[in-house]
Amino acid sequence: MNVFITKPIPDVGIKLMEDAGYLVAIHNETEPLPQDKLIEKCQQYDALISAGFNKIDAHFLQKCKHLKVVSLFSVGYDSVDIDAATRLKIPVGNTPDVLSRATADVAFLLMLAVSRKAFFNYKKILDGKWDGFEPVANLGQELYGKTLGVFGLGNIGFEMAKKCKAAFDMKIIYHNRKPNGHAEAALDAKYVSFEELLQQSDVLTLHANFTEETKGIFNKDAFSKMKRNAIFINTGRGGLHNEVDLKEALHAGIIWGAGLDVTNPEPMDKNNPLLFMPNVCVLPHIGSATLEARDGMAMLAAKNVIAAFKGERLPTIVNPEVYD
Ligand SMILES: NC(=O)C1=CN([C@@H]2O[C@H](COP(=O)(O)OP(=O)(O)OC[C@H]3O[C@@H](n4cnc5c(N)ncnc54)[C@H](O)[C@@H]3O)[C@@H](O)[C@H]2O)C=CC1
Ligand SMILES: O=C(O)C(=O)CO
Repeated sequence: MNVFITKPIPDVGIKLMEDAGYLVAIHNETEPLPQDKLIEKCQQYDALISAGFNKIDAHFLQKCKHLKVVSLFSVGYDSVDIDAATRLKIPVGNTPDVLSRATADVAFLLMLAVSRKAFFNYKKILDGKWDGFEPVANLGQELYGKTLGVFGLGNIGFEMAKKCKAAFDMKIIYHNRKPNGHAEAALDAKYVSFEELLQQSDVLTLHANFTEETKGIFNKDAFSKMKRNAIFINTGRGGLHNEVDLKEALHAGIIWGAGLDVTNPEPMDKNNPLLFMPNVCVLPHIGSATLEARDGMAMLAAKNVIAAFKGERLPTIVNPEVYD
């Protein structure tokens, strides 16, 4: 049995598969494989570890008839046509939990950075524009006791809410596909409608899956309902917000600021106006980029492959219907 990995991943995962007797090949070049070449390549393999959000659609899966498993090096599975994989009886694995705290750390970091205009002020030093202490310039806003709105209160949303409650005694409201009893009991979180979430949040943080339903849900209409002091944080997926509408809302002062770890497209163009706005902080999709989280992801991705090769259920399966 052999495995193809689209980008280098931490050694612990590779070792696990090699120790189990499987042959591992890694695409180790700076340039990612173009889609047609990737499809061609995967036709020779029994398992794919997708470590770069490669688009795995029905055409891809139909062409790669040998694939016994698609193992994602991510918790998000929006890059895969899950229905097609299920139809073709291909199990898809992902990497939940091990990256929740790391990703919530980045959401928290962005919230603080935006509230104190940290990136903009740092750039001022680099540009030689720091003229000394200013009593009425560079003023941010404090977070203590404010309301955190969580859009998508799953694993990462919970970790973000927990941090905000502990650090700033923030009031937690959330909108989810279904109520989260654990968060309500542990954090006194309150379920609200999407409209209420927009209207009441001082900080609105996005942690929902990217789907047809959530695509572009943060648009002109949504921003217009938010508070003028609101800070918008997206560590979910860039496609959850409409970038043109976000720029307009920030520019016109409809909302106060934004912190983004994800953009659409990625990478973001280095001349994108968002990068130069005083009330915006952007990071290059580093939510899960800690040694600990990435090792955990590599282990899970490898365990999913090994389970599939043994004919067992994947430890973290996205499409359990495949076993029906
Ligand atoms: N920036 C980064 O590096 C990272 C980004 N992510 C993103 O974060 C997302 C969330 O990850 P987890 O918390 O582990 O997933 P999760 O599955 O634990 O939580 C997702 C939550 O979103 C909710 N949701 C889905 N559709 C919704 C809708 N239409 N309206 C309201 N809520 C909805 C679900 O009910 C669930 O509670 C991933 O799908 C991925 O896109 C994940 C890891 C790292
Ligand atoms: O896991 C994910 O979905 C990411 O975006 C990167 O860890």
